[in-house]
Amino acid sequence: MFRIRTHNRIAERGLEQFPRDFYAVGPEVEEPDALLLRSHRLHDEALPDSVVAVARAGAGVNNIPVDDYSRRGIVVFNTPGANANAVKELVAAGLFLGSRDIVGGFNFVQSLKNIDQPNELAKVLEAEKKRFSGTEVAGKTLGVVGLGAIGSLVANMALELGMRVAGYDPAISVEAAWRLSSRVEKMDSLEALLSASDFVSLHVPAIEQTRHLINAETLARLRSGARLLNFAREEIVDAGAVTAALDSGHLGAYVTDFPLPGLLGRDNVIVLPHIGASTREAEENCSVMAVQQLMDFLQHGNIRNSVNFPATRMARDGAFRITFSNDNVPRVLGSVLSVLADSNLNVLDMVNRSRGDLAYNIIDVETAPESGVLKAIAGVEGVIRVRTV
Ligand SMILES: NC(=O)C1=CN([C@@H]2O[C@H](COP(=O)(O)OP(=O)(O)OC[C@H]3O[C@@H](n4cnc5c(N)ncnc54)[C@H](O)[C@@H]3O)[C@@H](O)[C@H]2O)C=CC1
Ligand SMILES: O=C(O)CCC(=O)C(=O)O
Repeated sequence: MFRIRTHNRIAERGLEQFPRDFYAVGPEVEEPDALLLRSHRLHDEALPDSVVAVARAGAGVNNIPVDDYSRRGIVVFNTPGANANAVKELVAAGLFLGSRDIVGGFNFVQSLKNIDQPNELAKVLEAEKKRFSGTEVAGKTLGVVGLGAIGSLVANMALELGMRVAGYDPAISVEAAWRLSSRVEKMDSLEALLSASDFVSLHVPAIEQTRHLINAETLARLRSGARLLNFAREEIVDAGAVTAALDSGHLGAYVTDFPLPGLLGRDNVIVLPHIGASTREAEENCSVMAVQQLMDFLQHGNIRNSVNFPATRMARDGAFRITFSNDNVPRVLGSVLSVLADSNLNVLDMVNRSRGDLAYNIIDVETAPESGVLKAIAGVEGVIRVRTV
C-alpha cells in the first residue's frame, strides 16, 4: 500500500488515477510515502521521515525547500508546461487590463445602479466615458523576461495581437527556443529589454538570482509610462520600488497575480488572487501529470520531471528492483555493486544518472534482496537513500 498526503485542491481527474486498492490518498493520510500539493508552503514544516517524494502539481517550487530535501534524497517533481496556457491567457487579459481602463470603467458603471432611467444613464455614461480611455497594444513592444513554457507562449501570443516582442532569457532551453517565433527579438540583457519595451511581462522562477530582479535601478530603465505585468512570483519584484515608480508616474501600471497590502486600493495597480493556473484544464493537466510521475516513481523508481534528481528510467520485466540515490562522487556505485556481488545477487540491468552533486541509480537483480543487503547499501559512504520497488 502506498500512502499519499494531499495539500490544496488537487483535481479529481488526476487523483482518480491512483488505484485505490493499493493507494491511500487524502489530506489526513498518516506516514505518507509522498506529498502531492500545489502552493502549500513546506518551508518551516517538519517532513515525516516516511516521505520519499514530493510532487508539485504546477510549475513553481519556491514553496518547497528543495535543497534540504535533495540532501535527504527526497525527489521533488513539478509539471512543466501543464498550466502554461492558462497563465498565457490571463497575461493576455493583463495586457488589456493594463492598457485600457476596464476596471475603472466597470466600477464606474456599477456605481450607477441607482439610476433607473435609460436616458439619464446614457447621458451620464456619455459625459463620463472619456475618463476611461486607454491605448491599444497593437504596434507597442512587449518585453518578455524568461522564455520558458509560459514566456514563449506569451511572446508568440503577443505577436498575434500585432505587438512587437522582445525576449530575454540567458538560459533558454532548446525546446522553448524551438517553440519561439523567429519574430521575437532576442535581447542581450534585462536592461536592454526594459528600455525597449512599452509593456514588460515577467516569467522567471522565484530563485535567489531573480529576487527583486525588478527594483528601483531596473525600473529606472523602463520607458516612461511603461506597464509591468507580474504573473510569476511576488518576490521577483521589489514592491516598494514599484509603488514609488507608480507614484512618480514613471511606471504607468502594475498588473499582478500577487497581492500585497501596499498595492491594494490604488488606481494604477490591478491585483488578482494568484489565479494564473486556476482553470479546469490547467488543474487537471497538472494533477494528471503529477500523479503519473509519482506512481512511476513509487512503483518502478523511474524519475521524470524532477527539479532536483536526474531523469532516470529503465524498462521492467518483473525483476527485483533496487534504487538508490548518492553523492555524485567516485567509488559509490562500485562499492554498492560489491555489496551485491558479496550477497550473490546477479545484476540483470542497471542505469546510473547524475545531476550536479547528486546521482540516482536503478539496479535490477535476479533474486529478491534481503533486508541485510539494503542495510549494507545504505551503509556505503555517499549513499543517501535506498529503496526496493
Ligand atoms: N500565476 C500563476 O498561477 C503561475 C505562476 N507561475 C510562475 O511562472 C514561473 C515560470 O513558469 P514556466 O514558464 O512554466 O517555467 P520554465 O522553467 O519553463 O521557464 C522559466 C524560464 O525562466 C528563465 N530564467 C531563469 N532566470 C532568468 C533570468 N534571471 N532572466 C531571464 N530568464 C530567466 C529560464 O531559463 C527558463 O527558460 C514559475 O516558476 C512560477 O513561479 C507558473 C505557473 C502559474
Ligand atoms: O496551483 C496554483 O494555483 C498555482 C500555480 C503556480 O503558481 C505554479 O504552477 O507555479
